[in-house]
Amino acid sequence: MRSAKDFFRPLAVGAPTPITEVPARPSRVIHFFDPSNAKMAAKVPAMVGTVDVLLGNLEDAVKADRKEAARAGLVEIAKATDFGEHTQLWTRINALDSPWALDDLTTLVTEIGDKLDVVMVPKVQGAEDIHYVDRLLAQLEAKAGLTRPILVHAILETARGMVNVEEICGASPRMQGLSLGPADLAADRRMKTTRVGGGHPGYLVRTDPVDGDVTGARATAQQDLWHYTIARMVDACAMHGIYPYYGPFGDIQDVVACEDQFRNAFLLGCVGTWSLHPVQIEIAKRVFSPSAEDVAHARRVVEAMGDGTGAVMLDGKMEDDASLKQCLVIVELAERLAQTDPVLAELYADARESGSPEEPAPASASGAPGDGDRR
Ligand SMILES: CC(C)(COP(=O)(O)OP(=O)(O)OC[C@H]1O[C@@H](n2cnc3c(N)ncnc32)[C@H](O)[C@@H]1OP(=O)(O)O)[C@@H](O)C(=O)NCCC(=O)NCCSC(=O)C[C@](C)(O)C(=O)O
Ligand SMILES: [Mg+2]
Repeated sequence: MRSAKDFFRPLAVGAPTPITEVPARPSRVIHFFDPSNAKMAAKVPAMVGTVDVLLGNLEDAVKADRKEAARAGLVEIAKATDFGEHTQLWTRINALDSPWALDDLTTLVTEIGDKLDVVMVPKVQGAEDIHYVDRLLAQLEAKAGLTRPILVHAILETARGMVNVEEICGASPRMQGLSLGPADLAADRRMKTTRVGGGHPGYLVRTDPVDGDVTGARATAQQDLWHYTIARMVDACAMHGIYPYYGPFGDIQDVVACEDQFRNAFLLGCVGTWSLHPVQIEIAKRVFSPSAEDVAHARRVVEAMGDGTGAVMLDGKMEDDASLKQCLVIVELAERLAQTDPVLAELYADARESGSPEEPAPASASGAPGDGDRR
């Protein structure tokens, strides 16, 4: 383990100084494309500004005999495209034990390192994988004369990676975030779902029998297979000041379930997700931007709480120092998104809560019933 004093020193002579805080740039939607697929690649320049992140995927979903073409295609696209101020360029390299990972990093950092914001590393097993990438990136950055460090994003797709999630998050100042890799993780854990993310009809709870009649009709509710995993990821990321993301939703046609899965992740603390197909982009942007109503409510609580201490009643609910902090999460996210998204800026500027909320009263007074289930 490096000493705290060394942690923010470059790992190679001439490499840029590591950052102490991960930039809070919007990354609600990380859009995957295959740079070796001419049709997809041709669409990339027009997608700048419509997604927060464009990710050139080199790993799974790119055929083995197209790996080199994908790498070369990404270099070409990166050199030819102006990504503007608000769209980042990321890549997902091949797994560290594959025949391609070393060339992926060497080529990309030396050729387009100045355009690359984040390298996503798949199948990360522990801190040792991040340490390897960390040192190699520093050497390559020095060689390429880069002045800004490239950040690292790990995909959790093995049981060992999950068990080591905290040490992975804290392994380097380069760590930007984590995504869930539900397909590889399911296989590694020997889960019995063949879906890429999302729920399963067999994973449910059922109400008790009425009057002991076990054959009678009983309501069931499907549960979230990924709740435990995402919650663990969120805690590990929050502890280390980096960002958690959901990941892929493979049923492209089922936009409804996709939105549900994304929203569960958003509510649990994730800041974004992946889009595999253009149809998922708007879903991700909508879900990972707080609603105008939630922003309006959060602002009302902030205003009502004055200096931020004590307790008030608002619409029949108690608000205090802690609920104020919850509201600040929403307000700060909205303000950050509004800086880069003019549509959201307008939406949040005009944001109103539904109903006609009453003024705050001291906690001892009884509040009128408010607009119920929002929180
Ligand atoms: C699903 C597929 C095959 C359907 O591709 P399609 O061509 O059959 O779909 P389509 O509906 O017919 O496409 C309509 C149009 O959109 C285009 N298009 C389609 N997709 C994209 C895209 N992403 N970006 C830009 N354009 C896209 C496509 O080229 C076409 O263009 P056209 O109208 O000119 O003919 C295709 O969308 C695709 O390959 N997406 C990316 C898949 C991918 O990256 N998978 C890897 C991430 S998930 C993963 O790895 C798991 C994980 C984490 O490792 C783990 O859980 O373990
Ligand atoms: Mg995978």
